[in-house]
Amino acid sequence: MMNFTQLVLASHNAGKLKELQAMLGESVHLRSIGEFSSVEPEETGLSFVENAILKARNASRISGLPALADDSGLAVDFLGGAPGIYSARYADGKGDAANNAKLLDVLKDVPEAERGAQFVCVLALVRHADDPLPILCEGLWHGRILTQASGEHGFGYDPLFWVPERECSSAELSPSDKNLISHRARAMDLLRQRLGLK
Ligand SMILES: O=c1nc[nH]c2c1ncn2[C@H]1C[C@H](O)[C@@H](COP(=O)(O)OP(=O)(O)OP(=O)(O)O)O1
Ligand SMILES: [Mg+2]
Repeated sequence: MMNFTQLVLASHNAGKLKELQAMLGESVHLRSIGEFSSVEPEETGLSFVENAILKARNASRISGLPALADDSGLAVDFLGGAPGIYSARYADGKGDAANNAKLLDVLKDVPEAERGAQFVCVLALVRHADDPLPILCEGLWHGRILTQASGEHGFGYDPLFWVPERECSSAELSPSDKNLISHRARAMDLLRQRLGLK
């Protein structure tokens, strides 16, 4: 079985690094790609899988280490799955607050019953930059889009995401609770199984 004590995380998102490191525990040290380069690769894929593989290969090439990438986003039913892979770029790169404001505005007349959404996370692990067999794991988290932001934890769209099983927004969950039930937690669970880490 593969044994990774050091992995580079192909992400410039500090929220992801924190969550993924907490899920992996101390046996694996996740190093940020930011230690090696500040240049972000263009996410040219049309799916989470393609973008996750592209980011993992790029990070492995730059660092010389095995690389883990997380491509994730929010798929809103009423919008046919948008913003999806474009979640980070929804408001043209103006950041989380602008993305959230745009989503609230687009959905402002949509009734509660039609506000279903899922967070999606695809993790891709490559042993080296040209690895022909990346490990891919997917996690989904079903919820609803709120009509106003609520909560201070997490990052991205967390303040807008209602978690039915906890009756609060995902930004109102403690970080450790979010890490038990999120899309990222589900994908990481599968990855840990694949790597024989549990
Ligand atoms: O748990 C989450 N809670 C709230 N929002 C989330 C979550 N997970 C993904 N998201 C949002 C943030 C961003 O708008 C997009 C990910 O975009 P995505 O390209 O995968 O990540 P990113 O550009 O922030 O960092 P990077 O590509 O360097 O890993 O979905
Ligand atoms: Mg990105």
